Amino acid sequence: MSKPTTPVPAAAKLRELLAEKDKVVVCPGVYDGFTARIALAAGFDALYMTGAGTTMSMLGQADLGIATLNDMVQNAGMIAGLNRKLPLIADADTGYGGPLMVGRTTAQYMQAGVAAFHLEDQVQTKRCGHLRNKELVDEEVFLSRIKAAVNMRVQTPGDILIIARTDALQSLGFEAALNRLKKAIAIGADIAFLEGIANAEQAKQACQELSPTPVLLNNVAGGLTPKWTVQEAKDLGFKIVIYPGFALGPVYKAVADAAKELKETGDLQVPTSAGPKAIFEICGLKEAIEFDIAAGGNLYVRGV
Ligand SMILES: C[C@](O)(C(=O)O)[C@H](CC(=O)O)C(=O)O
Repeated sequence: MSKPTTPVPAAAKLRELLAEKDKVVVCPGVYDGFTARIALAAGFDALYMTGAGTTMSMLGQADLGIATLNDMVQNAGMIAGLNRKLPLIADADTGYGGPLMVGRTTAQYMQAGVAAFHLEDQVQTKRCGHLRNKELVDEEVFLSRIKAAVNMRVQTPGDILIIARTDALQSLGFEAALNRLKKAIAIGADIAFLEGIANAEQAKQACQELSPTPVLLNNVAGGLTPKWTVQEAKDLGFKIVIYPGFALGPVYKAVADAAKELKETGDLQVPTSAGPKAIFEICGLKEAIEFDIAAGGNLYVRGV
């Protein structure tokens, strides 16, 4: 029997990418197997699992702290499993409880093969970071979330990068928000995420003051942060850019247009590129057939 190859763990790959000088890790936001497969086929270096997208696609609910650890880790594990070599950065909201729950979240995300996850300082009844009137937990509570993640990482086989996210900019101001991130880094967070950055000055200053810790930019279309290209984000000093709305916006428009067309005309123009076989191919049809045949199966030898 030939020796099985050991897959490069996704967290190690992410550490490598972050160590590359001049590299910006661009992460399209995906929320289910199909959007993940589409992004994977395009050849990105990493993916981002959006909590907003997960809450909407799995539960049909808005991003208001409704998804639980079980929902999130189930989705993250499925997406991470589509390509174990490619880093998945996943939203973990508030960590879903006190230190014990944050520890469980950390261990479960690690076991699911997630490369990095973010923990924030909103109250558990949180909301999307680009909505108004967010409530925060005290700094000690935030830091205990980060510390719980750091401690659990030490106890658990494998690796994961810990992203400290603060939502304090809106209510406490720039200095206080940055201080929260600095303290989180001092106790072991690997990456900083300042939510809702309002302008280029804040972006530059945050990246400079937090350096050498990599800073993540949350590029939410129509959100509180100006829209910057990847090159602009790089010039400002960011190392990672996530696009939570990468699939949500286009899917919303395309499906709403199709719904309108079918309802109003009683017909639907389906492009041939979107027939069943073409769509299944995005989701591994050829590889599945090859796998079946290699194992001696005869279901697909005459084609599909
Ligand atoms: C990054 C984020 O946590 C997400 O769930 O993707 C959201 C994005 C959004 O709601 O559009 C956020 O709070 O910024």
